[in-house]
Amino acid sequence: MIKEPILKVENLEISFSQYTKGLHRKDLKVINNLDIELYEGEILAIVGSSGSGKSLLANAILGILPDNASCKGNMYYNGRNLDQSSKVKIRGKEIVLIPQSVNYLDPLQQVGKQIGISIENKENRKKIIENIFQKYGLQKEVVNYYPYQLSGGMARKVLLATALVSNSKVIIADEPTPGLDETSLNEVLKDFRELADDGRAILMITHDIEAALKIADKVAIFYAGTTLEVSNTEDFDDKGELLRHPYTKALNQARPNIRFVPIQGTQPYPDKLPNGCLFSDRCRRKTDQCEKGIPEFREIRGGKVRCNHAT
Ligand SMILES: Nc1ncnc2c1ncn2[C@@H]1O[C@H](COP(=O)(O)OP(=O)(O)OP(=O)(O)O)[C@@H](O)[C@H]1O
Ligand code: NI
Repeated sequence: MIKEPILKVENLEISFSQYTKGLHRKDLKVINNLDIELYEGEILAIVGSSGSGKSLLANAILGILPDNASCKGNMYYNGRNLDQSSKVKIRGKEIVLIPQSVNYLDPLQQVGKQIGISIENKENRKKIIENIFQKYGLQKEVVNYYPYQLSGGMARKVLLATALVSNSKVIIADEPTPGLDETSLNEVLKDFRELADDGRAILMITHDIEAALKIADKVAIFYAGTTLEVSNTEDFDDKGELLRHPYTKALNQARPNIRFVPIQGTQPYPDKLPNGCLFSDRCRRKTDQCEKGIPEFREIRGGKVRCNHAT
């Protein structure tokens, strides 16, 4: 039997309509040709520099994009089409978000109440909150705090706790670890792995490739609003020879404990994308063919890549 993904995003496209001088409307396309597949029991890390489209993907899945955004492409949850009304129905229940910004906490509600909402088992609510507080080193009285009374690290832990106490099948964690001390960071990574081993599916968005490699099964590399590669975590070894895309290979070489060779150039802005392959203006392997259209997403060695030259 072929395993079906619990969550699948196909050919996602997101544009923002913006008003320019003289009230002309212009559409700025920020996400194009973006695909991911997430399976039960699996952690898929999404790695990419700032502005590559990681949070927009998370927000698109939950159906919480801003009003001036338009979204095309296909999304499936458990094989069924995920339209806006089903997103509203299942978010916070079957799919939960650990948001990137701590501003997502309700400023007018005590944190214990906010966490309690995600707990289905009402009788054990208090005990479940006590346990998770103990795990992350939060004092008992913090349940009565309002968000303004929390430090950055505490607020991060509260956001994590809210998602971890839920019974959701999919957890989307958008940069869940900044501001955490080393012990809590390791605790969170361990919890994510345990939840996945229990059958949940986790999309872990992060800048921290080392943290991702510790626990993820697969890594999706985002660049200028597209997916350049999906690789297996083991492919990120010292040599990186199993990696498929020139950008992923360069990212691997830039890791401090490999060689720390930085990558030349910068990711292009959405309004100044190169023709064809979005990495072509920085790629040493570029040929004329690379300027003729975005390369197809091909399967190689159990992973996927969007590059004409990858073998
Ligand atoms: N409301 C908006 N209006 C116009 N452009 C937007 C809007 N929100 C995001 N963008 C653009 O979309 C692109 C992707 O943004 P996104 O927030 O998904 O990046 P990210 O990968 O999550 O970055 P970071 O690592 O900094 O969180 C960026 O170029 C960003 O400027
Ligand atoms: Ni983001």
